[in-house]
Amino acid sequence: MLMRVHPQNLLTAGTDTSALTTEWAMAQLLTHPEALHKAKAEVDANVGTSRLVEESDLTNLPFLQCVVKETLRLRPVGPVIPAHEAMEDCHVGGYRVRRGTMVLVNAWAIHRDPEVWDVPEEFRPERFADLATAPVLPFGLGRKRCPGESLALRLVPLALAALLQCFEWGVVGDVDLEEGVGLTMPMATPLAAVCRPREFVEDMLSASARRDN
Ligand code: HEM
Repeated sequence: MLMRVHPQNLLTAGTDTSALTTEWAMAQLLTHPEALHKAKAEVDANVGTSRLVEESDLTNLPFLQCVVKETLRLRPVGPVIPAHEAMEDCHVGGYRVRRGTMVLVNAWAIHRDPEVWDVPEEFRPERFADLATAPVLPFGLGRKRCPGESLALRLVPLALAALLQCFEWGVVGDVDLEEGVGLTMPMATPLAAVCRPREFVEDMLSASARRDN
């Protein structure tokens, strides 16, 4: 496959989206202590504290992956998939779409459809535990689907796992989960959290510095 994508496009399309999804995931966890505790316990049990979490650990962190999927459902950073043009006459969901029509897909609304999701407004990572496929499209669909999807589905859980593994987290005051406005959907009030490195982190960093010297 020939890919002609400008490196700058990859950077802009890949950085904000992944960083905002990680921020939303942390905000959701910090407002759902039981999920935070469960995700952290999973990282501790499967990775431990003698080394930093790695990409190969992700398969052993199913709950953490559910946290990311539920974050992408509830807080898709591309709430409205960028406009596409119908290349030919077609029918979508019973509607006739003429060639040349500009099509916008409201992923945000699809992800909260009460006919599909039980209590759609609630953050419940467990709902993804038994779902092989789910009617979500945080990365779009079809030919124009996000080419960075599989990278993002490694990057975001790995960053999240490292944040949970290495730090104790807390919040000052309330976390505002209001959605802001932007090309990619930010938090209206950026997440303000406090973190303290866990004891093992210093030992791990000095051991790794010794190895490098
Ligand atoms: C959580 C992270 C991410 C989300 C939610 C996301 C979501 C999306 C969405 C919804 C689209 C539009 C798809 C469409 O038009 O149908 C898109 C396009 C795109 N994404 Fe991502 N993305 C993410 C991460 C990344 C990463 C890590 C990269 C690359 C390093 C990337 C590169 C791109 C590019 C180049 C396009 C434009 C493709 C085109 O116009 O043909 N994305 N992304």
